[in-house]
Amino acid sequence: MAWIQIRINANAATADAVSDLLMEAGSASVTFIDAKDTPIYEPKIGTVVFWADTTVIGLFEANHDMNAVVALLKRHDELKDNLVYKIEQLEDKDWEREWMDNFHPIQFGEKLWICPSWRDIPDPDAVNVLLDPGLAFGTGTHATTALCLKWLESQDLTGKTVVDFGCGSGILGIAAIKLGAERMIGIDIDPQALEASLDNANRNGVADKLEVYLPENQPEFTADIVVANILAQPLRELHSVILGLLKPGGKIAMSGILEEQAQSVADIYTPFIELDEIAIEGDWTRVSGTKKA
Ligand SMILES: C[S@@+](CC[C@H](N)C(=O)[O-])C[C@H]1O[C@@H](n2cnc3c(N)ncnc32)[C@H](O)[C@@H]1O
Repeated sequence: MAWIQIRINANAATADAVSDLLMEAGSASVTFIDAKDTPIYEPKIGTVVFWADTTVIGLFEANHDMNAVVALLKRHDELKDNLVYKIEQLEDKDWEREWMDNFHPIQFGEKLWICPSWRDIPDPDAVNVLLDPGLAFGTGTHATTALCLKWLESQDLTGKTVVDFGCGSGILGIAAIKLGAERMIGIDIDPQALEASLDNANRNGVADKLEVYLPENQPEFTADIVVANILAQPLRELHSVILGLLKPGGKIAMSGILEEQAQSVADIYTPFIELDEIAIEGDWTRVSGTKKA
Protein backbone atom coordinates (compact mmCIF):
# COMPACT_ATOMS: atom_id res chain seq x y z
CA MET A 1 0.00 0.00 0.00
CA ALA A 2 1.22 3.54 -0.70
CA TRP A 3 1.28 6.20 1.97
CA ILE A 4 1.46 9.93 2.23
CA GLN A 5 3.00 11.74 5.18
CA ILE A 6 2.89 15.29 6.43
CA ARG A 7 5.89 16.66 8.37
CA ILE A 8 5.08 19.67 10.51
CA ASN A 9 7.47 22.03 12.27
CA ALA A 10 6.36 22.30 15.87
CA ASN A 11 7.69 23.28 19.27
CA ALA A 12 6.98 22.61 22.93
CA ALA A 13 3.82 24.69 22.82
CA THR A 14 2.32 23.10 19.72
CA ALA A 15 3.65 19.53 19.37
CA ASP A 16 0.93 17.79 21.40
CA ALA A 17 -1.85 19.82 19.77
CA VAL A 18 -0.48 18.97 16.31
CA SER A 19 -0.41 15.30 17.28
CA ASP A 20 -4.01 15.38 18.50
CA LEU A 21 -5.18 17.19 15.36
CA LEU A 22 -3.43 14.66 13.11
CA MET A 23 -5.18 11.84 14.99
CA GLU A 24 -8.48 13.67 14.65
CA ALA A 25 -7.81 14.03 10.91
CA GLY A 26 -7.51 10.23 10.66
CA SER A 27 -3.75 9.69 10.75
CA ALA A 28 -2.74 6.03 10.93
CA SER A 29 0.21 7.00 13.11
CA VAL A 30 1.85 10.08 14.57
CA THR A 31 5.57 10.26 15.31
CA PHE A 32 7.67 13.00 16.91
CA ILE A 33 11.28 13.55 15.95
CA ASP A 34 13.80 16.05 17.13
CA ALA A 35 14.05 18.39 14.18
CA LYS A 36 17.84 18.32 14.51
CA ASP A 37 17.59 14.66 13.51
CA THR A 38 18.94 13.25 16.73
CA PRO A 39 17.20 10.25 18.25
CA ILE A 40 13.80 10.16 18.57
CA TYR A 41 10.73 10.59 20.59
CA GLU A 42 9.47 7.98 22.94
CA PRO A 43 8.76 10.11 25.97
CA LYS A 44 8.35 8.63 29.42
CA ILE A 45 4.71 8.86 30.26
CA GLY A 46 3.85 12.13 31.94
CA THR A 47 6.79 13.99 30.42
CA VAL A 48 6.35 16.85 28.03
CA VAL A 49 8.03 17.20 24.66
CA PHE A 50 10.48 20.03 25.20
CA TRP A 51 12.59 20.29 22.10
CA ALA A 52 12.58 23.79 20.73
CA ASP A 53 12.09 22.36 17.26
CA THR A 54 10.20 19.15 16.95
CA THR A 55 8.97 17.62 13.74
CA VAL A 56 5.62 15.90 14.04
CA ILE A 57 4.93 13.38 11.31
CA GLY A 58 1.44 12.14 10.46
CA LEU A 59 0.99 9.16 8.19
CA PHE A 60 -2.10 8.77 6.00
CA GLU A 61 -3.24 6.40 3.28
CA ALA A 62 -2.18 7.75 -0.11
CA ASN A 63 -5.68 8.78 -1.18
CA HIS A 64 -6.33 10.82 2.00
CA ASP A 65 -7.48 14.41 1.47
CA MET A 66 -4.39 16.27 2.72
CA ASN A 67 -6.01 19.68 2.06
CA ALA A 68 -8.54 18.77 4.75
CA VAL A 69 -5.70 17.82 7.13
CA VAL A 70 -3.98 21.18 6.55
CA ALA A 71 -7.28 23.02 6.99
CA LEU A 72 -7.87 21.27 10.31
CA LEU A 73 -4.37 22.15 11.53
CA LYS A 74 -4.88 25.79 10.54
CA ARG A 75 -7.97 26.01 12.75
CA HIS A 76 -5.60 25.87 15.76
CA ASP A 77 -4.88 29.41 17.05
CA GLU A 78 -1.11 28.97 17.20
CA LEU A 79 -0.82 27.31 13.80
CA LYS A 80 -3.14 29.30 11.62
CA ASP A 81 -0.60 31.98 10.64
CA ASN A 82 2.63 30.00 10.81
CA LEU A 83 2.02 26.40 9.80
CA VAL A 84 5.21 25.06 8.20
CA TYR A 85 4.75 21.64 6.65
CA LYS A 86 5.88 19.31 3.89
CA ILE A 87 3.79 16.57 2.30
CA GLU A 88 5.61 13.51 0.92
CA GLN A 89 4.58 10.34 -0.90
CA LEU A 90 6.09 7.23 0.69
CA GLU A 91 6.65 3.63 -0.13
CA ASP A 92 5.28 1.33 2.56
CA LYS A 93 8.70 0.08 3.57
CA ASP A 94 10.17 3.60 3.98
CA TRP A 95 7.57 4.52 6.51
CA GLU A 96 7.83 1.20 8.32
CA ARG A 97 11.58 1.61 8.74
CA GLU A 98 11.27 5.15 10.10
CA TRP A 99 8.42 4.24 12.42
CA MET A 100 10.14 1.13 13.79
CA ASP A 101 13.28 3.15 14.56
CA ASN A 102 11.16 5.52 16.63
CA PHE A 103 9.25 3.08 18.84
CA HIS A 104 11.00 2.05 22.08
CA PRO A 105 9.88 0.15 25.21
CA ILE A 106 7.81 2.20 27.66
CA GLN A 107 7.04 1.44 31.32
CA PHE A 108 3.60 1.95 32.89
CA GLY A 109 3.27 1.91 36.66
CA GLU A 110 5.53 -0.47 38.60
CA LYS A 111 5.50 -3.65 36.60
CA LEU A 112 4.08 -3.22 33.10
CA TRP A 113 6.17 -2.62 29.98
CA ILE A 114 4.99 -2.25 26.39
CA CYS A 115 7.87 -3.45 24.20
CA PRO A 116 8.05 -3.19 20.40
CA SER A 117 8.27 -6.79 19.26
CA TRP A 118 11.53 -6.12 17.34
CA ARG A 119 13.46 -4.72 20.33
CA ASP A 120 15.14 -6.23 23.39
CA ILE A 121 13.06 -6.44 26.56
CA PRO A 122 14.57 -4.09 29.19
CA ASP A 123 13.38 -6.08 32.24
CA PRO A 124 12.67 -9.80 31.71
CA ASP A 125 11.08 -10.03 35.19
CA ALA A 126 8.49 -7.35 34.44
CA VAL A 127 5.07 -7.91 32.85
CA ASN A 128 6.06 -7.44 29.22
CA VAL A 129 3.61 -6.96 26.36
CA LEU A 130 5.26 -7.45 22.98
CA LEU A 131 3.57 -5.22 20.49
CA ASP A 132 3.46 -4.53 16.79
CA PRO A 133 0.39 -2.36 16.22
CA GLY A 134 0.43 -2.87 12.44
CA LEU A 135 -2.05 -0.36 11.09
CA ALA A 136 -4.12 -0.23 14.28
CA PHE A 137 -4.04 2.48 16.93
CA GLY A 138 -2.36 1.70 20.22
CA THR A 139 1.37 1.74 20.98
CA GLY A 140 1.21 3.27 24.45
CA THR A 141 2.72 6.58 23.33
CA HIS A 142 -0.65 8.34 23.28
CA ALA A 143 -1.86 9.75 26.60
CA THR A 144 -5.26 8.06 26.29
CA THR A 145 -3.71 4.59 25.99
CA ALA A 146 -1.29 5.43 28.81
CA LEU A 147 -4.14 6.46 31.11
CA CYS A 148 -5.88 3.12 30.51
CA LEU A 149 -2.68 1.07 30.90
CA LYS A 150 -1.89 2.73 34.22
CA TRP A 151 -5.44 2.08 35.42
CA LEU A 152 -5.25 -1.60 34.41
CA GLU A 153 -1.89 -1.93 36.13
CA SER A 154 -3.44 -0.67 39.37
CA GLN A 155 -6.34 -3.21 39.36
CA ASP A 156 -6.49 -6.78 40.63
CA LEU A 157 -7.28 -8.54 37.36
CA THR A 158 -6.67 -12.10 38.52
CA GLY A 159 -9.15 -14.44 36.86
CA LYS A 160 -11.23 -11.54 35.50
CA THR A 161 -13.00 -11.20 32.15
CA VAL A 162 -12.08 -7.93 30.44
CA VAL A 163 -13.72 -6.15 27.51
CA ASP A 164 -11.44 -3.94 25.42
CA PHE A 165 -14.02 -1.77 23.62
CA GLY A 166 -12.28 -0.15 20.63
CA CYS A 167 -9.37 -2.56 20.96
CA GLY A 168 -7.14 -1.17 18.15
CA SER A 169 -3.84 -3.05 18.42
CA GLY A 170 -5.22 -5.04 21.38
CA ILE A 171 -2.76 -3.31 23.68
CA LEU A 172 -5.14 -2.84 26.62
CA GLY A 173 -6.77 -6.27 26.58
CA ILE A 174 -3.48 -8.10 26.08
CA ALA A 175 -1.91 -6.09 28.91
CA ALA A 176 -4.90 -7.11 31.06
CA ILE A 177 -4.30 -10.80 30.30
CA LYS A 178 -0.60 -10.45 31.06
CA LEU A 179 -1.57 -8.77 34.33
CA GLY A 180 -3.67 -11.79 35.31
CA ALA A 181 -7.04 -11.58 33.51
CA GLU A 182 -8.51 -14.89 32.41
CA ARG A 183 -10.28 -13.75 29.25
CA MET A 184 -10.27 -10.70 27.00
CA ILE A 185 -12.97 -9.77 24.50
CA GLY A 186 -11.87 -7.15 21.98
CA ILE A 187 -14.47 -5.20 20.02
CA ASP A 188 -13.69 -2.82 17.17
CA ILE A 189 -15.39 -1.41 14.11
CA ASP A 190 -12.15 -1.76 12.13
CA PRO A 191 -11.31 -5.26 10.83
CA GLN A 192 -7.59 -4.30 10.74
CA ALA A 193 -7.77 -3.71 14.51
CA LEU A 194 -9.17 -7.19 15.08
CA GLU A 195 -6.39 -8.65 12.94
CA ALA A 196 -3.70 -6.66 14.80
CA SER A 197 -5.15 -7.75 18.18
CA LEU A 198 -5.04 -11.42 17.17
CA ASP A 199 -1.46 -11.05 15.86
CA ASN A 200 -0.38 -9.40 19.10
CA ALA A 201 -2.14 -12.03 21.20
CA ASN A 202 -0.20 -14.71 19.32
CA ARG A 203 3.01 -12.77 19.80
CA ASN A 204 2.38 -12.80 23.55
CA GLY A 205 1.30 -16.44 23.74
CA VAL A 206 -2.20 -15.50 24.98
CA ALA A 207 -4.32 -16.14 21.88
CA ASP A 208 -6.31 -18.83 23.73
CA LYS A 209 -7.61 -16.15 26.13
CA LEU A 210 -8.69 -13.62 23.54
CA GLU A 211 -11.74 -13.26 21.30
CA VAL A 212 -12.34 -10.36 18.92
CA TYR A 213 -15.56 -9.19 17.29
CA LEU A 214 -16.99 -6.51 15.09
CA PRO A 215 -19.80 -4.86 17.10
CA GLU A 216 -22.47 -6.44 14.89
CA ASN A 217 -21.10 -9.95 15.61
CA GLN A 218 -20.45 -9.74 19.32
CA PRO A 219 -22.19 -12.40 21.44
CA GLU A 220 -24.14 -11.60 24.61
CA PHE A 221 -22.01 -11.61 27.74
CA THR A 222 -21.07 -9.49 30.73
CA ALA A 223 -17.55 -8.84 32.00
CA ASP A 224 -15.86 -7.90 35.28
CA ILE A 225 -13.89 -5.06 33.67
CA VAL A 226 -14.48 -2.80 30.66
CA VAL A 227 -11.85 -0.50 29.16
CA ALA A 228 -13.00 1.78 26.36
CA ASN A 229 -10.52 4.15 24.78
CA ILE A 230 -12.67 5.63 22.03
CA LEU A 231 -13.79 9.26 21.84
CA ALA A 232 -16.17 11.25 24.07
CA GLN A 233 -18.99 11.28 21.53
CA PRO A 234 -19.23 7.48 21.02
CA LEU A 235 -18.74 6.99 24.77
CA ARG A 236 -21.80 9.17 25.34
CA GLU A 237 -23.87 7.77 22.47
CA LEU A 238 -23.04 4.11 23.23
CA HIS A 239 -23.34 4.34 27.02
CA SER A 240 -26.16 1.79 27.26
CA VAL A 241 -24.25 -0.68 25.04
CA ILE A 242 -21.04 -0.21 27.01
CA LEU A 243 -22.76 -0.41 30.41
CA GLY A 244 -24.62 -3.53 29.21
CA LEU A 245 -21.26 -5.31 28.88
CA LEU A 246 -20.38 -4.75 32.54
CA LYS A 247 -21.52 -6.84 35.52
CA PRO A 248 -22.94 -5.03 38.57
CA GLY A 249 -19.95 -4.31 40.81
CA GLY A 250 -17.65 -4.44 37.77
CA LYS A 251 -15.17 -1.70 36.97
CA ILE A 252 -14.88 0.53 33.93
CA ALA A 253 -12.23 2.94 32.61
CA MET A 254 -12.90 5.21 29.64
CA SER A 255 -10.53 7.50 27.78
CA GLY A 256 -10.20 9.36 24.50
CA ILE A 257 -11.90 12.19 26.37
CA LEU A 258 -10.52 15.73 26.22
CA GLU A 259 -10.48 17.63 29.51
CA GLU A 260 -13.36 19.89 28.51
CA GLN A 261 -15.48 16.84 27.57
CA ALA A 262 -14.91 14.85 30.77
CA GLN A 263 -17.83 16.27 32.74
CA SER A 264 -20.31 15.54 29.93
CA VAL A 265 -19.18 11.89 29.85
CA ALA A 266 -19.24 11.65 33.66
CA ASP A 267 -22.78 13.11 33.72
CA ILE A 268 -24.10 10.37 31.42
CA TYR A 269 -22.47 7.53 33.37
CA THR A 270 -23.02 8.81 36.90
CA PRO A 271 -26.53 7.31 37.39
CA PHE A 272 -25.03 3.87 36.76
CA ILE A 273 -21.40 4.17 37.90
CA GLU A 274 -19.88 5.17 41.24
CA LEU A 275 -17.27 7.45 39.70
CA ASP A 276 -13.63 7.79 40.81
CA GLU A 277 -11.76 11.06 40.56
CA ILE A 278 -11.17 11.97 36.92
CA ALA A 279 -7.51 11.39 35.93
CA ILE A 280 -5.78 13.88 33.63
CA GLU A 281 -2.72 13.55 31.40
CA GLY A 282 -1.91 16.44 29.08
CA ASP A 283 -5.16 17.43 27.38
CA TRP A 284 -6.71 14.00 27.94
CA THR A 285 -8.67 12.42 30.78
CA ARG A 286 -9.79 9.06 32.09
CA VAL A 287 -13.25 8.60 33.59
CA SER A 288 -13.49 5.44 35.70
CA GLY A 289 -15.61 3.85 38.39
CA THR A 290 -17.61 0.87 39.65
CA LYS A 291 -21.01 -0.21 38.31
CA LYS A 292 -23.78 0.21 40.85
CA ALA A 293 -25.69 -2.95 41.81
C1 LIG B 1 -8.08 5.53 20.16
S1 LIG B 1 -8.13 3.92 19.47
C2 LIG B 1 -7.79 2.93 20.93
C3 LIG B 1 -6.98 1.70 20.65
C4 LIG B 1 -6.47 0.98 21.90
N1 LIG B 1 -7.55 0.41 22.68
C5 LIG B 1 -5.66 1.93 22.78
O1 LIG B 1 -6.08 2.20 23.89
O2 LIG B 1 -4.63 2.43 22.32
C6 LIG B 1 -9.88 3.73 19.28
C7 LIG B 1 -10.31 2.44 18.62
O3 LIG B 1 -11.73 2.38 18.75
C8 LIG B 1 -12.28 1.93 17.55
N2 LIG B 1 -13.67 2.45 17.54
C9 LIG B 1 -14.08 3.70 17.26
N3 LIG B 1 -15.42 3.78 17.40
C10 LIG B 1 -15.85 2.55 17.79
C11 LIG B 1 -17.14 1.99 18.07
N4 LIG B 1 -18.24 2.72 17.97
N5 LIG B 1 -17.22 0.70 18.43
C12 LIG B 1 -16.08 -0.06 18.52
N6 LIG B 1 -14.84 0.41 18.23
C13 LIG B 1 -14.73 1.69 17.87
C14 LIG B 1 -11.37 2.49 16.47
O4 LIG B 1 -11.46 1.72 15.28
C15 LIG B 1 -10.00 2.37 17.14
O5 LIG B 1 -9.37 1.14 16.85
